[in-house]
Amino acid sequence: MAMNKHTRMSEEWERWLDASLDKGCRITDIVAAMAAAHYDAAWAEATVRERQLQRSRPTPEAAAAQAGPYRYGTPTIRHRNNTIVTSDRTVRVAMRIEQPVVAVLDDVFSPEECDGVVALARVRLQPSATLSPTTGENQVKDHRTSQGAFLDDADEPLLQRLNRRIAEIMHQPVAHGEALHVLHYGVGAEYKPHHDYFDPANPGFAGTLKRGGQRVATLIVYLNDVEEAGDTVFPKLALSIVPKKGSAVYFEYVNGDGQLDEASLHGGAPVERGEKWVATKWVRQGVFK
Ligand SMILES: O=C(O)CCC(=O)C(=O)O
Ligand SMILES: [Fe+2]
Repeated sequence: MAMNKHTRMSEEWERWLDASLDKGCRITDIVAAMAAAHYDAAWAEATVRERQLQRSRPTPEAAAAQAGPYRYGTPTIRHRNNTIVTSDRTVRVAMRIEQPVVAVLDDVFSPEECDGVVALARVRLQPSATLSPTTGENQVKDHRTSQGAFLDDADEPLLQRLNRRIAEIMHQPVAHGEALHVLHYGVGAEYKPHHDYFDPANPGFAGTLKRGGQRVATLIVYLNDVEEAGDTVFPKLALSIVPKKGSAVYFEYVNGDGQLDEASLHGGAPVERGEKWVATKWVRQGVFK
């Protein structure tokens, strides 16, 4: 005889659900655990998704602060000077925009440091995945036809040195940064225009937003000279940055009210000749866990 399936949740289960979502558990795993406890699977999935959506909605006060066009304040980066001095290297500002905040920086990594990062990444490359906005799962999609690797070895001296320098350039604590992420593009590979922040309207991002909050700024360091094309493009600014070994592009896109700057839309244009290597640092509002 078929057992009746539960379609109502006890307070205890509600607390368990919130704790699971806090931990960033995948919806499929949560639903599987509920089904094993005799919840109706379809009902469980709808309930979990609704709860996730509810939790991601801003409070009325936050929603009011976030309304309206993006309000530009003082940039986090000190890019109004010609140089940014760090503890081990002086970086030159080659170009700056105020709205949105974008800066092109020279001499961020030495040529040897670029080669060292490529060597660390080469053995770990995987086809690039992106987070699904709906389910929060990692997925490989054709809008990102590159290969990537997170360099998360905390004991590697080169990474320690570069992570500290990057934090000083970005004027952010080291602990707010995700691990350095390296991308490799062959001929024809590209990364279609996107925002680096997570759109809070997408329930699939709730899990990653728990890990230090929203992304607020990005530094993309070019690890080689690309023979032809492969620019970093900002379609809303009609701006295109040609990769140059050791140089970087910086941009920021979240202000103190939590507004998100849509003008930060950017992508990696297809490489036409040669190959392209970049190292990206994404920085969060809080400590990245
Ligand atoms: O390769 C590029 O120029 C863009 C990379 C990028 O958008 C990213 O790493 O977030
Ligand atoms: Fe990006």
